[in-house]
Amino acid sequence: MLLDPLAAPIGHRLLEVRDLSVSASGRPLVQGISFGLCPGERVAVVGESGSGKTLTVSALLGLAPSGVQVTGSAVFDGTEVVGTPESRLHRLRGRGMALVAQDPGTSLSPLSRVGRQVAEPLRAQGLSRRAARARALELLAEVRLPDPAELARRHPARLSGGQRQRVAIAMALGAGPRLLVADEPTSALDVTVQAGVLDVLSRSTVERRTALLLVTHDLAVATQICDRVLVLRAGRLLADGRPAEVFTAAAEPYVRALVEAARATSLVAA
Ligand SMILES: Nc1ncnc2c1ncn2[C@@H]1O[C@H](COP(=O)(O)OP(=O)(O)OP(=O)(O)O)[C@@H](O)[C@H]1O
Repeated sequence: MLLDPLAAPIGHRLLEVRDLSVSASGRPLVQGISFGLCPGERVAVVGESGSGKTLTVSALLGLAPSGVQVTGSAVFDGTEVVGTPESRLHRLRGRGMALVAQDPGTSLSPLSRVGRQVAEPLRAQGLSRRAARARALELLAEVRLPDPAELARRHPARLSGGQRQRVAIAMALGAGPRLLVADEPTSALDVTVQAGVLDVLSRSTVERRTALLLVTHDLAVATQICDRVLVLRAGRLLADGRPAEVFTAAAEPYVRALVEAARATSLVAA
């Protein structure tokens, strides 16, 4: 477990989710999910398509789509997210919790140069123009982008998908969040660049002791990167434990089916 005993007194939870439910027009989509997350902890959220992974993480970020109702509680670092107005949540995001979305296009503007986009939130934190620019180049190097100074001058359209996602990770990390939520951060990318981006995400969060909530279809990734895994089925939390324990031969049929599907996919890929 990647917990820092000094930073995290026993029992201290960075995020405490209790009885979180999401519904649309009275139809339950996520039902009564409860779990906690400690500082620096790395938790994967897995489950078949439509099981409620995205709705769960967006609800606890206060980013649930309009038209759905969220009930229950998600307390981040002492602040209740559910029912809290956007104006207050805005302050929680960035330095508190940051999101790396599936498609980096949603976090990057096509109109502005990469370096400027990474530097902008740093300026908002009070860094001078020169310091923000220097820090932006450091961040681009941290996510292992080659020649950060040259790349910073480009517009996002002149980057590959993998490079764009690395920039989105650099932007999310720049604010120094205590929790990074990544929703299928590599599913829009070519298979050959997925591992590199996940490696960057994993290493950067370990080095900074940033907690990670990672939505993934890939059970191997969940096992390699995370301390814990939450399994969702039809909007309910079915299992919560260490990957090795959750994905055992003795797992209940739904989890076994997920494991078998993952094995079949890796055989096809191999
Ligand atoms: N805005 C919405 N309004 C109504 N129903 C929704 C909305 N968003 C999602 N749903 C439904 O809620 C359920 C859970 O969706 P969610 O996107 O959380 O699944 P998921 O596990 O992330 O799936 P995937 O792996 O395919 O991304 C699905 O049945 C979906 O159709």
